[in-house]
Amino acid sequence: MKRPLRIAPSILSADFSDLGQDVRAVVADGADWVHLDIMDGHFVPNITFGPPVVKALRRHTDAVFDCHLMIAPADPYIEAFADAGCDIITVHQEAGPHLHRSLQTIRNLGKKAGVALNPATPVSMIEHVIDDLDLILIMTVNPGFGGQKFIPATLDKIEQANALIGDRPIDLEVDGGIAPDTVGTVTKAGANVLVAGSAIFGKAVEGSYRPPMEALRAGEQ
Ligand SMILES: O=C(CO)[C@H](O)[C@H](O)COP(=O)(O)O
Repeated sequence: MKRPLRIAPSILSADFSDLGQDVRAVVADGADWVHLDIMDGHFVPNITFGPPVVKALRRHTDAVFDCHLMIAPADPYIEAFADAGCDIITVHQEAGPHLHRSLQTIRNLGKKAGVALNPATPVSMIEHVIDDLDLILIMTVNPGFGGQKFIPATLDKIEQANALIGDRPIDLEVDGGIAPDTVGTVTKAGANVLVAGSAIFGKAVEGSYRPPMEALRAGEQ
């Protein structure tokens, strides 16, 4: 079963002084989801924003908010992010000892549950929670910053995650260094949700994000 291709602009590369405007613009220009990067300066070496900003952005669009929690611990904050308006909540496998509990917490709040794997973490770590997942996020760079180079060794992991998913209704997302020149290999390996920051927000054409998003879609294999 082929999963639909989705473009999820990462607002890490948006204009932080006017995030509402940038979120409205990418959605108007054809984004499928909006990817929100939540960083705590502890799990990753960068700090972004928390539930109040998610709640403020929620007023700007009904688009799916795909919330990537790069925080540890994550469990104490899951409910706050759910209340703020996240639709998909993704926690890192590496962020805590009780992944199954975290995923159950997310689903019990009526949200879709995702798990993210850092480049060094094997796909086998999530075999036993596969039926508790709505999304797998394979990090294709080390999390923390936009504009990094895609790590080719992650391609094997995308293929492994795709095989693990099989016919289950689970989205397979990739994040980091996703651009027209890397879309072909990641989609061929099975990815269907493309998170991109610099390849969208850094590539507007006359103020429109439509051309860079179309360039990503055109690279699908
Ligand atoms: O999660 C992230 C970093 O941790 C970002 O979503 C990701 O790096 C996107 O940036 P770019 O497309 O510029 O690589």
